[in-house]
Amino acid sequence: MSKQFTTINAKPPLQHQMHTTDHHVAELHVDSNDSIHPANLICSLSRQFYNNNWCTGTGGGLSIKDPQSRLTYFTPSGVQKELMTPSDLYVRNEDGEYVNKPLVSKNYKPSACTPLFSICYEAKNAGAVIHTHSQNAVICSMIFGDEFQISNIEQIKAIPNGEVDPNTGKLKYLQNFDTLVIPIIDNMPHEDELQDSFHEILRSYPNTVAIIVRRHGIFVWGDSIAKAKIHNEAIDYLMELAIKMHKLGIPSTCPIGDEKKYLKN
Ligand SMILES: CSCCC(=O)C(=O)COP(=O)(O)O
Ligand SMILES: [Zn+2]
Repeated sequence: MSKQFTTINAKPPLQHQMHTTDHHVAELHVDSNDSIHPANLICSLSRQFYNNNWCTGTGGGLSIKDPQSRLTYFTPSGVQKELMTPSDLYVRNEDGEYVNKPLVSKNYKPSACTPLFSICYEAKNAGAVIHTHSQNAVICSMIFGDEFQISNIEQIKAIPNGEVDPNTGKLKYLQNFDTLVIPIIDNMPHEDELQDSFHEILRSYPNTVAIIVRRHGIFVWGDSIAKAKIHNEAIDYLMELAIKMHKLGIPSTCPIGDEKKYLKN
């Protein structure tokens, strides 16, 4: 990943920007030439996620909290995510007020995932939340019960274990021999009806960085958009691997050296 992804350089603080009309003030939050401004990043990442088959047919969504301005950016609802432009985004301040909305003529509304993204910000202090309709997440939610589990794979090291190193203050990560556990919750008719399950599962799995929603997709977060993107890619890789292992008859938590005991002829 490019080093650029590690920080978000937003425009100068809003109080230093020129205010003319409400319309212009609002546009300042989403109008930047900086490719890593949250409004630009949401659009470019949404295109990448569409191309990964994670956010097709308007599915999925993305939200970023700008560490500098403390503004939170949300995708609109029911929109082709690969075609969004920065001015299509909803931007909320710390008081929960929208400081940018898409043009009224577009007739948009905020993503149905907004309450779920907000839970991840409040309960997990997330810096960004990604929601995809990854087919790997959907298939894993059919193969596994209440938890996705995988062990003894190098890529597991990309996922934090929930502990903080007292010397560096940085998050500690799982070892390759550890078991990654991601909770699976049942889907509901509407995304906002998943809020109680989100609260409950975050209490039961305080160290998780993701929740799989059965036959629906996955929500993944991190301290920053860079971390959320890494977690999402690593978890998707591990879910794809678990599906391939399942097809071969090898359990995803198979001890090292036991693989051949399970291999189908
Ligand atoms: C065909 S997508 C159904 C809604 C959904 O699950 C989703 O992720 C997108 O919701 P949004 O309101 O953000 O469009
Ligand atoms: Zn969804």
